[in-house]
Amino acid sequence: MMRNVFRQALCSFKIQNQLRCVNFSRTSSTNQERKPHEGKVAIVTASTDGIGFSIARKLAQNGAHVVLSSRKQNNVDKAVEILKSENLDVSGLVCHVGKASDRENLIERTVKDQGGIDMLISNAGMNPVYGPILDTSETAWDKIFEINVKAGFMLTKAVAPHIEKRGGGSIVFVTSIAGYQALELIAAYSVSKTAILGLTKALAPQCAQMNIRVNAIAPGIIETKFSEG
Ligand SMILES: NC(=O)c1ccc[n+]([C@@H]2O[C@H](COP(=O)([O-])OP(=O)(O)OC[C@H]3O[C@@H](n4cnc5c(N)ncnc54)[C@H](O)[C@@H]3O)[C@@H](O)[C@H]2O)c1
Repeated sequence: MMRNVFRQALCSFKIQNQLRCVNFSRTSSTNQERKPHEGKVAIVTASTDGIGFSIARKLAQNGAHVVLSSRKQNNVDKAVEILKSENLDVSGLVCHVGKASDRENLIERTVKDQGGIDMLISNAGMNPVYGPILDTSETAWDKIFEINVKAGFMLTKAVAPHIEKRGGGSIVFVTSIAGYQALELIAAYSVSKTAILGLTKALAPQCAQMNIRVNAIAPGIIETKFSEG
């Protein structure tokens, strides 16, 4: 369903991605060369599957220690096992981004176990409803904004002082093409993704003073469980 919604939208609109994308794909030309993220610690939320898992893998291939996380321990364990079998330096923690205690644990445990944090990739996002925007219930609206917008902000608030302590780093939000052009049947989700664009711009000046870059990436349709809906 979700994938059809995206596909229809892609056919109908030519959307220009106005935000700069972070390039995770630099690779070393020799084994001796230092990898771009060597010595760095990255947290990626919702990273046991889909886009988050791919981002986690690429950051680890580029030399970072990556802390994988999502809601269920067995998913975290499986994802960590896969990336460890590729000789990548990863660990995992359960974190439902909507739970304050899980967010706090993710950050505090990472600082304790890995010595600090250099990067946050705020990837968790959800959409519980399909249909005309005026049919969206208050419960669904609150849930969408709690997970897609508020959780990313709360994680940023908690993680920024730790990144600053390391001399600076990077925060990346995962928004969507739907953030630029609301998709009719997933309009509340689309508005939450537009809010992330605003959040990225609002955070950037203050975080710049802490030597922290704040960017967002806006994927088009990517074949994942989420886009199958
Ligand atoms: N797939 C697409 O076409 C597409 C397009 C644009 C944007 N996005 C965005 O990309 C991000 C990732 O989507 P995906 O397609 O990779 O999804 P996915 O369903 O493949 O993976 C989502 C991951 O999020 C985890 N997750 C879900 N809710 C969570 C929560 N509350 N706390 C922690 N983890 C949670 C799941 O366990 C899973 O590991 C989302 O923010 C989504 O809005 C996806």
